[in-house]
Amino acid sequence: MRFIGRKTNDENDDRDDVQDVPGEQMGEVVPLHRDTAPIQDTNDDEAGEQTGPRVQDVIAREIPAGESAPPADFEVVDGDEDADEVAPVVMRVDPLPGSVPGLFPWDRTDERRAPIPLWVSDAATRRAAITWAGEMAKHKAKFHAVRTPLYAARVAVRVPRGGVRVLRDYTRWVSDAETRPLRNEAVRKADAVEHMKLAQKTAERQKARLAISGALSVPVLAGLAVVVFAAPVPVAVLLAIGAVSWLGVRGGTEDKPLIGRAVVTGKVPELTSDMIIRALGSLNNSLLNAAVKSGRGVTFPNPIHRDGPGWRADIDLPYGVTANDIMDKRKALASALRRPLGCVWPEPDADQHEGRLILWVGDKDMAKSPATPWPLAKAGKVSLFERFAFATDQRGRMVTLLLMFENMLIGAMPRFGKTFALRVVLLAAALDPTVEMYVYELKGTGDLDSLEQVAHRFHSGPGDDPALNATMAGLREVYAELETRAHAIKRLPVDLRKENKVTPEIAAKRSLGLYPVLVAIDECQELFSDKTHGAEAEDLCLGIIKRGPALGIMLVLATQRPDSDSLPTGVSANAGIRLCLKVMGQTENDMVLGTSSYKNGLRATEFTIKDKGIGILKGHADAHQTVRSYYIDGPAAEQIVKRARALRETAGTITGHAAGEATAVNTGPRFSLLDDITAVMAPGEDKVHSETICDRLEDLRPDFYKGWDATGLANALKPLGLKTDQVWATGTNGKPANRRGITRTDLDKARAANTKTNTKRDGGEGGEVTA
Ligand SMILES: Nc1ncnc2c1ncn2[C@@H]1O[C@H](COP(=O)(O)OP(=O)(O)OP(=O)(O)O)[C@@H](O)[C@H]1O
Repeated sequence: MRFIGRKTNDENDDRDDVQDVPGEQMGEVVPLHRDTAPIQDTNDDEAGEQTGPRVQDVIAREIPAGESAPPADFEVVDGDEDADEVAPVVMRVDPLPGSVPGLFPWDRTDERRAPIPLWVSDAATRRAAITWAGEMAKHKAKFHAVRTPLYAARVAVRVPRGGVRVLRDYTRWVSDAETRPLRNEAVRKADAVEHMKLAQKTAERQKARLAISGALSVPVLAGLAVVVFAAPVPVAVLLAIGAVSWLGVRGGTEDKPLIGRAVVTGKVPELTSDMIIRALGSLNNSLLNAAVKSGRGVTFPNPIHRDGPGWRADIDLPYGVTANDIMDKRKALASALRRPLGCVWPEPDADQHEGRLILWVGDKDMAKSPATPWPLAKAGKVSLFERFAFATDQRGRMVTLLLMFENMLIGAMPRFGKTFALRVVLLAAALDPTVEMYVYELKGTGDLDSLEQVAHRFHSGPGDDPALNATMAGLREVYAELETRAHAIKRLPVDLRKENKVTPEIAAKRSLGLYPVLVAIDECQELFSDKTHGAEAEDLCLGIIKRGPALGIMLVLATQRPDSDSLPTGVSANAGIRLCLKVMGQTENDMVLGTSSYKNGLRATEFTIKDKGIGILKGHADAHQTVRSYYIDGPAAEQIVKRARALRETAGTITGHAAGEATAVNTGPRFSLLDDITAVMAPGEDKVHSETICDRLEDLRPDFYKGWDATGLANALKPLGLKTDQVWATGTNGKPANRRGITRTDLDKARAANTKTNTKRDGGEGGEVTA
């Protein structure tokens, strides 16, 4: 029996050739493993890096009866008559060394290197360069200015010496002193002829040089006379300073320069491939060890280069070793590189394979690098529908957050920067005048007090009853808003609710009441661990965190006790964006960053005591990042809030606490707005204008309702599910008119709904407020 298969020479050795075989000639393609057809690839040695065993495929077919010869590039082999059907003829199907079969250049994932260096193209790096140049110039100017008296004293000492040296050099030149050694040599050798020749030459030179001196002395002396007697004083002074300085320099010594060095150049510690390979080899990973020992397996796809204030190395790890394996051993790696832990940042490359490691080694510990100012600190506005600057990464690059349609959880041990991080988020929200803000700070230290000026609801208190009550009231209000908003979206015309969620277009139409709402609770553990409110707070937050995002409501929680008692797992599990600053243990780490984060190398436990404001940020982009939140202290926050308030005043969005309702909400006995309205409506009165209600409410509780108008009333009633509408009723002037107001039917419905909701929670009453 005869079989045909491709010849195994190199020219016919790639897949394209296989496909050239006409269909009707192709028989069965039989992939055989090496143990079936142990053919050695003779080109293995030439294959460069590919030296390991290869799986060989085989193509073979029986020549059908009646078919004459096989194609020219097929080899005819004699099969074993006893063999089953096919005697395999082996051909190599591995790619030729250096070729990438089936991949056109445009299919490949080649990385294109930026033609313009980072310090030119990247604004942050450019700014850093400009700042550096400016500061360096300032330092040098100051350094030399302060030392001017010292330089003057040195000059005073050196000028006479300089004068003597100039005179000496001139005399040596005129007297042709440089040929004196030759003349002396001629004398020593008693070579009269040579001596005579040299002496004659010297005499000629001396004569010529004296003549030149005489000729030059006239313009020099004339110039001097002009400078002394006729030149403007500044010119004369400048020339004198120049001449004196020159003499001072001439009078100096080489080891003691006149002007000292303002900067002693610091050497940037280098990062080389040898250092990296040696460090990787010390991580106690058997695959790495074998690769390092054999000198193969760790490769660098790009040159190690400067990236921001540090070095970046892209590393292909040996087969089977992942970037996470290295991240797990960050401390050991830092030790092996002989760098502080805060300088060594290994991370995976999200665009590449699991074995690609990006190792960034900073010149300075991240905690010691100067804080970058928040780009929005001095100017600018925010739209929460777009990303805003939240932090910087190890390389000083800006890290942004898109908070809309998300919730955020911030967790850390006390004093590691939770509130500072939360403050950045809140200030950004404040700079979006459309956002209605509910801010609760349950530590009571006033860290977020600046936000009072813009917050619709605000309370700062040490986790006591008033603080918790205020927070619960806010949460209930926002929770009720979920229902209102869901209906509002449902009622929107089809063209406006294409995605059935709040869009920038919908949010901009304030009358729809679907503007963004942000609820922030700092030290939320106080609320969740409270016996009275904990369970309800969990229910409310769960509802808000799950249903809020699509409805334009965002919840941001910060806690210093991220454990299951103080942070319900349902709540933590549903937070999209997570920031974990330093925590003590794996449990807290995973509670903030998500299950198995610690196991996967995301370890906020490894931050040191210095790492204030530094944390692992997750959920804001494809890959997690180590970031430092922008540092905005109290006074800076005040300034930003002033700007935010001005923006809100222009937009007409100063409401609630910021509009002066604050004290009313926080203290005093409780009462209900809906009950008060019921009380001021006369028996049998079915419809009342808003102005009439406001007048009557003012009579009822002047301290609280004084100054309320129809718009304020509408805003206060909206969260309670009661909307004011056009009603035909008798006005304050006693004449019937069609104006904005409410009907008794709507009022009763709202009361019933609120009583039901609140009774279910804690027996509170509908529309409860405090005065
Ligand atoms: N981004 C930052 N850069 C530099 N230092 C920071 C940063 N964030 C916070 N810090 C420092 O950390 C200190 C503590 O910050 P912060 O008050 O936010 O901590 P906290 O975690 O909220 O503390 P607590 O749990 O007591 O409320 C601040 O006083 C500040 O000096």
